[in-house]
Amino acid sequence: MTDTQPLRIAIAGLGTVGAGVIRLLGTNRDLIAARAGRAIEVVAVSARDRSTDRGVDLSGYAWEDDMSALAARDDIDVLVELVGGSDGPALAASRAALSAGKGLVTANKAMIAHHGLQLAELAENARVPLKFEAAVAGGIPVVKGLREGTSANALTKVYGILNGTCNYILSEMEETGADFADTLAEAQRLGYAEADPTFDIEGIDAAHKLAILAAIGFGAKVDFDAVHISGIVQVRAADIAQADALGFVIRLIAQADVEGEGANAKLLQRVRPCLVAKDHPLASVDGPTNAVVAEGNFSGRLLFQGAGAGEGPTASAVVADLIDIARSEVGAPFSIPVAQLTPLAPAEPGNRMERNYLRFTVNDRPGVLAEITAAMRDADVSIESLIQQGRANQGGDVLVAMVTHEGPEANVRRALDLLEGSDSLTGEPLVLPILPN
Ligand SMILES: NC(=O)c1ccc[n+]([C@@H]2O[C@H](COP(=O)([O-])OP(=O)(O)OC[C@H]3O[C@@H](n4cnc5c(N)ncnc54)[C@H](O)[C@@H]3O)[C@@H](O)[C@H]2O)c1
Ligand SMILES: N[C@@H](CCO)C(=O)O
Ligand code: NA
Repeated sequence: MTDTQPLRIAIAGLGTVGAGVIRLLGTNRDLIAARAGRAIEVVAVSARDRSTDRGVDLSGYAWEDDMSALAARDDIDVLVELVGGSDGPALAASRAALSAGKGLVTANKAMIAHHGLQLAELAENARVPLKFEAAVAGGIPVVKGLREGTSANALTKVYGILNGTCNYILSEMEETGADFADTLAEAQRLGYAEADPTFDIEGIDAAHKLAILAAIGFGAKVDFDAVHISGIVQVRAADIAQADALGFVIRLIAQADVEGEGANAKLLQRVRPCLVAKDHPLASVDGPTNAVVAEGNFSGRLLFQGAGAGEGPTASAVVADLIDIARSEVGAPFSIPVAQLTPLAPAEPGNRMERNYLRFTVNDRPGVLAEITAAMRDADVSIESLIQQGRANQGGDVLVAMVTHEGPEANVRRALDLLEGSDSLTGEPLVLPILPN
């Protein structure tokens, strides 16, 4: 293959992203060919149902029912996998492509988080490209940013907003006061949510992306199982209102950093809703927007921000990967060859110092507040401020919210353990850390 021949691709999966890639390749055909140094041509496609109207003309492409057969076709150079799912046909087709000496471009963070190291090894051994820019923060070039832009730095931390659906839900609830279920349905209608939206709202999708970013940022082996995950399902409109009164917004934050050095270095990866001060750069990230903060020892703090989901932005990232391949600009998928990535042990979160927001729903009767504050005292948790929401009805539930001074995370857990089973509490307490500025 010389560089004047087109880069021939096959697309598996013709949903939001797959159809978007076909539309983008058509609309920007000439500028893509100029930048890639050659044309990028779709040769063949595959999806579940051939007859679905996707608003794009497929008549010029061969159709394959079997995605693995598509992946191994003699007349393609690269498989573009846009099906989704960590295992199943997406993984089989991806392995088939790499084993047949084809490049692979994918938007599938679940697959890369679980099987990325194995796929990268296959790609490295076959000396073919494997690229996944669209898998992390959709259209934002953050994989490229960390692989190439900050490659001269030792990173100290990477954190940000990595799930558009959760960010849309939280900022929309903040804006409109609408309830969770209606807002989730709208996110699904707009094409932001995963096929199974529990992956979004339970923080799993953000954890997939964080595990990939942490591997690239810290030269570590991808370790999805070590991510501590909590989602946004327990966040109520009342928490958003309390946070607002205290000067914060609530965002689902994914964070990774390394503690210790050399052989003692450990990686802490967490996804959880946090209170973010209104003057923090992440507080103004609304709707399906994603943002990633990376701190390098020479670059200082960098902020990457943009659309993390949706047809156009995600297709933009997929095609940028294809342009890199057409230009022969490839390297190790995780920046460092798999054999040289460090297997960093997971760090325990308990010793970290944090300020926290705590919310309790309690019976409205004498002594309840004293019981809660006694548990705080006994666990050595210092309270900075406390709000009790006015009683709506005599004898009903009331909401008690407080913000703690900075202290060990484990102490807050201990306070909650002391309150476990108390008949003063009418629901599970919620603990949300406050993101440092
Ligand atoms: N939608 C987004 O905003 C977005 C953003 C970033 C990454 N992604 C990722 O991109 C990938 C595709 O997402 P999408 O939103 O386009 O999904 P989608 O559900 O809209 O499309 C999936 C496509 O795969 C096909 N497919 C699914 N299962 C199949 C099977 N068993 N056999 C054959 N075909 C099958 C479907 O027919 C459909 O054409 C996923 O990995 C997703 O996580 C999506
Ligand atoms: N479901 C994902 C799509 C982009 O990966 C999100 O909401 O961010
Ligand atoms: Na990206």
